[in-house]
Amino acid sequence: MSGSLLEVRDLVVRYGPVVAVDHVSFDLSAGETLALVGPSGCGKSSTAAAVLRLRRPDAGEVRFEGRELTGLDERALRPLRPAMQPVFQDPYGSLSPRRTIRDAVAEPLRVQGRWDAATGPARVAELLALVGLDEAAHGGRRPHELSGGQCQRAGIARALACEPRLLVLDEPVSALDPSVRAGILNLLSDLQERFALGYLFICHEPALVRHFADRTAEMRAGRIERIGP
Ligand SMILES: Nc1ncnc2c1ncn2[C@@H]1O[C@H](COP(=O)(O)OP(=O)(O)OP(=O)(O)O)[C@@H](O)[C@H]1O
Repeated sequence: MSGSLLEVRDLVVRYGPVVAVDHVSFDLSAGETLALVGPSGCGKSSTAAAVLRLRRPDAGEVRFEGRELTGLDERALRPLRPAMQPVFQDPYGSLSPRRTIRDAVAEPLRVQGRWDAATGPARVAELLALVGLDEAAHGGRRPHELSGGQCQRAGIARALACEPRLLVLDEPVSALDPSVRAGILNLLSDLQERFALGYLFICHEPALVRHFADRTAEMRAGRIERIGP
């Protein structure tokens, strides 16, 4: 077995006649950030969706911790899903508007049967603290009662509740005010170091990821043209 967290080989995603992802291959190690950069429509989000199996690829392989995912059905995928978590661009869109932040962070624990009435609330407070939110001040708020940056932090806390090994970050700071972007990127760096998380970081602005990524894959018209530091 190889030491890679994620191995993607010859991935193809088609929408009818449109080939959105055209034989894309890359590896990602634990604790590493690979940025996937390229212009709008080049196939970044389709690659992310196929890696997370939100969409079944038309061809190719996705191997996560040595296990081939593309052949698995939904039932076989279910126990593996918590380990691969998405973080999306729109922080408000990824959390239920009616649910408090503490409920949003508790939900994955409940769904995975890891909720314990005695220790659950303290675990939620710990997860919120990990992303710089205070349970007493923020836990009872709903997403619209938080700033964009705070809301993105809450979304990251919810992802961490799943104890992931891979985060697929699809433009995670692009919707945020430039003044709060650095804070989120610093948070992501700290969390990566602490938990050895692998990051597939999708971004259309190469300048944004230059200092953040270990390696960058440049994508154009469905293909990776260059991959390197
Ligand atoms: N559901 C869909 N049906 C048909 N075509 C689609 C669909 N989703 C994406 N496409 C097409 O696939 C190609 C790749 O789109 P994708 O969203 O993966 O690119 P992207 O690089 O993530 O773009 P952006 O940065 O704008 O999100 C584009 O030509 C797009 O129009």
